[in-house]
Amino acid sequence: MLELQHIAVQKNGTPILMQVDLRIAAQEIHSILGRNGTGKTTLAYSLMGLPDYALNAGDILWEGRSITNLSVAERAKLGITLAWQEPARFEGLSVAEYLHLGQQGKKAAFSPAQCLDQVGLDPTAYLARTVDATLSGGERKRIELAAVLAMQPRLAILDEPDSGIDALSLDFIKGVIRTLVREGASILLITHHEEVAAMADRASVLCAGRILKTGLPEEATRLFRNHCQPCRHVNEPEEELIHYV
Ligand SMILES: Nc1ncnc2c1ncn2[C@@H]1O[C@H](COP(=O)(O)OP(=O)(O)OP(=O)(O)O)[C@@H](O)[C@H]1O
Repeated sequence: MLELQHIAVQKNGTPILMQVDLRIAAQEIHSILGRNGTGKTTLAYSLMGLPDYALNAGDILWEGRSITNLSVAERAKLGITLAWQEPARFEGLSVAEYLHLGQQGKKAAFSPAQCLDQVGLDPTAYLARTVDATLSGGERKRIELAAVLAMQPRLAILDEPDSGIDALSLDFIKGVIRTLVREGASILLITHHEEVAAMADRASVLCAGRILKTGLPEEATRLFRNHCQPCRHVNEPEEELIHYV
């Protein structure tokens, strides 16, 4: 479905991602583990095609065809969706309007009310609310995830969908991820929660913009726990780990 071939991204001349190779199959959940500043969000933005995150090298293939030069809108048309950290761009819309936005021209599987239900927000209380600062951080995160569900993506890039979400509500996040997969989506899941990462079919560990390992989630988590978390040289991968993949 998706293949990253040796991609590299630089910012102000500094390499942020280096020789990243990644394959995500149809309906696969692939989680990305990495300490702060390893390049996870950069990977997400490059994949979505944000203009400031163009590749310096490598290629992104979607169903075997290069999408490296496609715009965000063109990638969105293919079914690639990014859950933005903050739905700031939609300030002022009602939650109902915001959830409808991604459904235009589509035969949607879930209504906006059903999407809110799935993230644990009561539609009668939230559909008429405005997307603005009166929503709490956790509510905004959930509404963002509801918007991803409403869009029926083929690839959902979820950048820390669980940040700022309390432990009880994590079940809603996990439920939405399962629903997305059941409806046919593949998921790139960036998370710091081991419990959420464990849902993945495969996981990759990122350090200083390189993939140290891709494997089963328990293998990747073990490497992350044993080598990355205690590492004193944050974002300086040990030479032997670089060849661990
Ligand atoms: N526009 C930019 N200019 C310069 N450096 C940048 C820019 N964007 C990102 N970086 C740097 O690239 C590195 C990777 O950033 P990124 O946001 O991708 O990390 P991350 O793994 O998502 O981190 P976190 O877990 O903290 O969200 C960081 O060192 C960051 O400071």
